[in-house]
Amino acid sequence: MKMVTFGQLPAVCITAPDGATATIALYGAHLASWTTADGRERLFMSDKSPRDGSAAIRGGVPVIFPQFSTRGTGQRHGVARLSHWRVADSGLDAGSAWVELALTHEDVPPTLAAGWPHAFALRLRFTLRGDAIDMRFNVRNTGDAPFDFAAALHTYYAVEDFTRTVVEGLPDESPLYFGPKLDNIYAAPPTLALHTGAGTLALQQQGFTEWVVWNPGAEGAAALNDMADDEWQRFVCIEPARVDKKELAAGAEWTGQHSIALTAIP
Ligand SMILES: O=P(O)(O)OC[C@H]1O[C@@H](O)[C@H](O)[C@@H](O)[C@@H]1O
Repeated sequence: MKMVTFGQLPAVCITAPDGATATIALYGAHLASWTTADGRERLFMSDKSPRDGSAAIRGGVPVIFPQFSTRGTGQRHGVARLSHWRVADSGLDAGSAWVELALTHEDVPPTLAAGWPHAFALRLRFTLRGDAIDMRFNVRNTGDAPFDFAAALHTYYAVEDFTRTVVEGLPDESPLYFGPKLDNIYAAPPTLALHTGAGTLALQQQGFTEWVVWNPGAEGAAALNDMADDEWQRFVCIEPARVDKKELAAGAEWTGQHSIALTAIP
């Protein structure tokens, strides 16, 4: 593991034995880049994304916790993507490289923490193994009362050819092609296939309950000040999610896993 920067933000970079890399900004424990062994970037990052901690990063994998979108009275998509995490541990062996980041309620800026005043500990471990990356997200209730939370790993996939990008495996909508604005929530089959024009990715989740599929379309992108007008055709978001808040008892923990594996190159 080495310390690098993402814009003005401190970040860590891990490199797997096969040459695959992952760069994670400590701000948000935000996976900003994942390159497979062939050197190809697999995630989208907006050219206009903030990279200074003034606002959430637009692209990569924002960590959504403890609220999904505006489904609640708290911070939109939660506080985890707006807080500075710490590196807890890292490792390297013959087949994989990993790093784990941590955040507790004490790390959350007070103005954000006020909206959701609960004691928690988050751990997010990124593991590179072959042409795959695993994300293991663990939430622990460290307080003495139950709380409700939602979570998602809001993955922005880079796509080579937007009109030919297709997702297979979603209930009632398989195959799913992209075009106008899309913002759908699906009950989660554990595995999907995403064809991006630059390969096929197998997306897997465990512990979450839904897949959220989002692309803002031309009008939506024009309304976002951290996305260039034409960038909507460069990505699709497919997010393992626990959209509705569910209870976590005092002392209990929950784990959600997301794995992305490159299964075919054109
Ligand atoms: O602009 P934000 O806060 O990063 O959210 C982006 C999108 O995130 C998706 O997860 C939501 O389903 C969309 O409704 C939302 O627009």
